Amino acid sequence: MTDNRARTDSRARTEDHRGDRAVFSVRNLWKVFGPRADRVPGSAAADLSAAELRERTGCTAAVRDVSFDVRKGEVFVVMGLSGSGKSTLVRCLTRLIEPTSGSLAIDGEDVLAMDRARLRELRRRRAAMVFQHFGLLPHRTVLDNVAYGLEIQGVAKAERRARAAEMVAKVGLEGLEGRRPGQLSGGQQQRVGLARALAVDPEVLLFDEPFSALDPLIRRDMQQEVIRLHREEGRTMVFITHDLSEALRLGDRIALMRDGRIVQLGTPEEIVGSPADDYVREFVRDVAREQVITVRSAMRPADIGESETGPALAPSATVSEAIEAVARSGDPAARVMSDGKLLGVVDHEALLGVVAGTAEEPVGPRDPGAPTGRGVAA
Ligand SMILES: Nc1ncnc2c1ncn2[C@@H]1O[C@H](COP(=O)(O)OP(=O)(O)OP(=O)(O)O)[C@@H](O)[C@H]1O
Repeated sequence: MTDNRARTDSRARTEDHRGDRAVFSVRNLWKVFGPRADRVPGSAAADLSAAELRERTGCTAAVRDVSFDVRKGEVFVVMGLSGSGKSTLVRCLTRLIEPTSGSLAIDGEDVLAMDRARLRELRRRRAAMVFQHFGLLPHRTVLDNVAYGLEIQGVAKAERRARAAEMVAKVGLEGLEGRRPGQLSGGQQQRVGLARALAVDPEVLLFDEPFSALDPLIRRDMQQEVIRLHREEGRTMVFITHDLSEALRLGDRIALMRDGRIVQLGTPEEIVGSPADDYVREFVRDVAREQVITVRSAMRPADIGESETGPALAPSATVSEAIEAVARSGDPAARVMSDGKLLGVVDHEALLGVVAGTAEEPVGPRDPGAPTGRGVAA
């Protein structure tokens, strides 16, 4: 529950701050591995299944014709099963892997046209990566590990240590500055990795399955940490995971990948409430819908007399929160309010309909007019 609220708040903040400006703009991006890879995009072979393509050409299309924007201030999750192309896609964003074709821009600047110096700057300052294996330097202290990125940038020692100390405190490692990575738990090491990425104050943080090596409780802790940091800073984040619950907990929007394609791009609510196809439906089958669907989607217009009573909820409140509020107050319905205005009501029937998965109209897009669905740019 606490989790959920944190996520909802984080989203509300994101909506306030992002202004829909794209940080990364990706259009028709392909990454094909194998011989004469550049011949695959746009050819007849491009439509073959992964197995057929491999058989006929010896190539693997890890990313196939993918288009999307990462909006300023959002947590953009790339989710999919192992081998679906998540890591390749995110590595293409800073050309750690060179895309085969397509276009790619950061803040309107063409990433594919960048020279080596500009690329280095992109990776060091503008889009910092936090890896699953934390890549810490074993002989350096926590503080020096965190300061490392600043050291590479040539920041003077006193300044980088001061900034590193600030980041160490920010990720909750105060008091451990003098330890070496080997003297820390996995979760603490991951926090050091996170602090190091934050220290360079990048516009975007890219996370490549950062928590998958951690045990479930520590993983939960780290997810909370990311949510907290995001809430405090509103920094744009791209987060790779193969774990649906992690994606739903963290993501403002989720791109669900399968065989190199984005099969659906939408809010957690859209993905759970209106899966684009049977694959997505199967993927989200076991999700507790009431923890994802908001009252904005479940509400109906108020009848006469309903505007006066019942607990008031924000449109971003989850159905699960509404159930709790209605149970506590004893009213037949909750009111959905925004800026003192009544938007609608959610009654028992609607709330139970969501839980049972029988709600009539699943979920409309959160911002009307925003495109969702198959590989669509946002
Ligand atoms: N250097 C490479 N050469 C050839 N094929 C590759 C290479 N890197 C990745 N692939 C293939 O591209 C596809 C996508 O791989 P990728 O690592 O991006 O998937 P992923 O979704 O991140 O998987 P995981 O969750 O297991 O990390 C896979 O079929 C993989 O085998």
